[in-house]
Amino acid sequence: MSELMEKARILNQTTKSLQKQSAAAKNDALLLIADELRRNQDYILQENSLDIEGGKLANWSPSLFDRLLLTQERIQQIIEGLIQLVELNDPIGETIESWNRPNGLSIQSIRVPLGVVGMVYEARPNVTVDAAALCLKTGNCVLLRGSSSAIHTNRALVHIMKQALSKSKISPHAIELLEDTSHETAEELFRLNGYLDVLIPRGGASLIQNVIQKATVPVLETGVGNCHMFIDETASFHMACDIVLNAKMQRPSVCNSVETVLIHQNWPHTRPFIEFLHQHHIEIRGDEVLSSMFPYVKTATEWDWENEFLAPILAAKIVDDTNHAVFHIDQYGTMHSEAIISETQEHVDQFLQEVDAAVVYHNASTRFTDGEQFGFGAEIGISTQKLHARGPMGLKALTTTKSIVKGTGQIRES
Ligand SMILES: NC(=O)C1=CN([C@@H]2O[C@H](COP(=O)(O)OP(=O)(O)OC[C@H]3O[C@@H](n4cnc5c(N)ncnc54)[C@H](OP(=O)(O)O)[C@@H]3O)[C@@H](O)[C@H]2O)C=CC1
Ligand SMILES: N[C@@H](CCC(=O)OP(=O)(O)O)C(=O)O
Repeated sequence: MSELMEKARILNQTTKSLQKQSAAAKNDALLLIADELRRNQDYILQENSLDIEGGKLANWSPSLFDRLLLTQERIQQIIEGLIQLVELNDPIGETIESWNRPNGLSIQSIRVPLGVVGMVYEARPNVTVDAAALCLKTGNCVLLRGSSSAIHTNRALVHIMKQALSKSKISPHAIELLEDTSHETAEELFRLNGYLDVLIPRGGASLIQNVIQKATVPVLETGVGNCHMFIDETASFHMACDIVLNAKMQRPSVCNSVETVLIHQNWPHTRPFIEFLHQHHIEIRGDEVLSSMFPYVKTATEWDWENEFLAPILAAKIVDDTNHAVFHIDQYGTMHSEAIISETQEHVDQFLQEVDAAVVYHNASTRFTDGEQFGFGAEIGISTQKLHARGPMGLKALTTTKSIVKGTGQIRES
């Protein structure tokens, strides 16, 4: 039997026992994982350096290195995410609503686990732990299929998490890592109906397109983040500088960083703003107005409006008004995170209402589109689709509902 089938079968056999665990037992397991990660930091960093060395030989992009690299600080953040998850309420068993019918039936809708989650994800090792922890807390078993570029790190992390689980009431088989990282095997996973209840692809456009075309398992889709920031005519100069710098430079490689600024034609601070970005080593690719104003602003191509740079590069365009900004976002946005900086309430209301995205912001950085920042402890991905869940997906997105109907012998007559 292939590794994939064997692990899928084991996960399936583990779901029932996991679903019976109490909130306390699941929280204890998460705390044991946090402890074990803390004690094994050197081992994790050593395995991570093997992946990083492999990347140097393969000439990876800076954004891939940034995703993959672990440091003591990043391991600490992973551990803190686990502690936050422990502190959150267990959604399983929660009553969402209940009502009575005229015939005396009582109906109660409660949250239940999805079952077995299949996760195909990018080379960010924190996702290995975040996904496993979110799934455990919601009573879901998880099949982790991380990037081949992160295989040493992922093996170490899953080994450590299984060791922790072996000291808990939860079976170590609630988490399995698929070590065969070929794309062909990933595609088999997309079609594991009967073994997987949901598939969550987390990554770039090529992964998502492949999943949409080939998956037969229900998919909770994430998506790329071609995020925009509209600087309205009344925007504060200092606020615009602070927010755009943060949204572009705090972590340029991630999906919630900003890729294009749209500047209102009457904003009085365009010149010092562009100079500010240049001083902060941001490469600017502008429309014809901006590229003729500044020698260092390159002319943007169609590609620049359409794609994520995932690097210290920003596209910039002068727009007529809010309508024009919304029109540009409709054309090029990926329905991830979109922001307006403005002091004009009418424009703010129009932008927040008309822009169709998972998260829309007023006077804040798009970098907040993140499970931990939303108060969810972590996220399993950021959904840019509309069904089941949208935006950062935390514990509740990993549940479904069950209706419990209680009667006293009622039968249906019509
Ligand atoms: N909305 C969200 O939640 C998120 C969005 N993103 C977006 O993801 C992108 C970054 O991810 P990136 O580094 O490009 O990761 P990729 O999309 O290249 O890879 C993600 C995972 O999918 C696998 N994979 C890639 N292509 C295929 C395929 N055709 N068939 C089967 N498996 C495949 C990869 O395996 P292998 O590496 O082994 O080839 C990896 O495990 C950015 O665009 C970012 O915005 C990222 C994370 C979250
Ligand atoms: N959670 C992230 C954002 C979502 C994410 O995973 O993005 P990406 O780095 O593109 O995989 C963060 O802001 O830290």
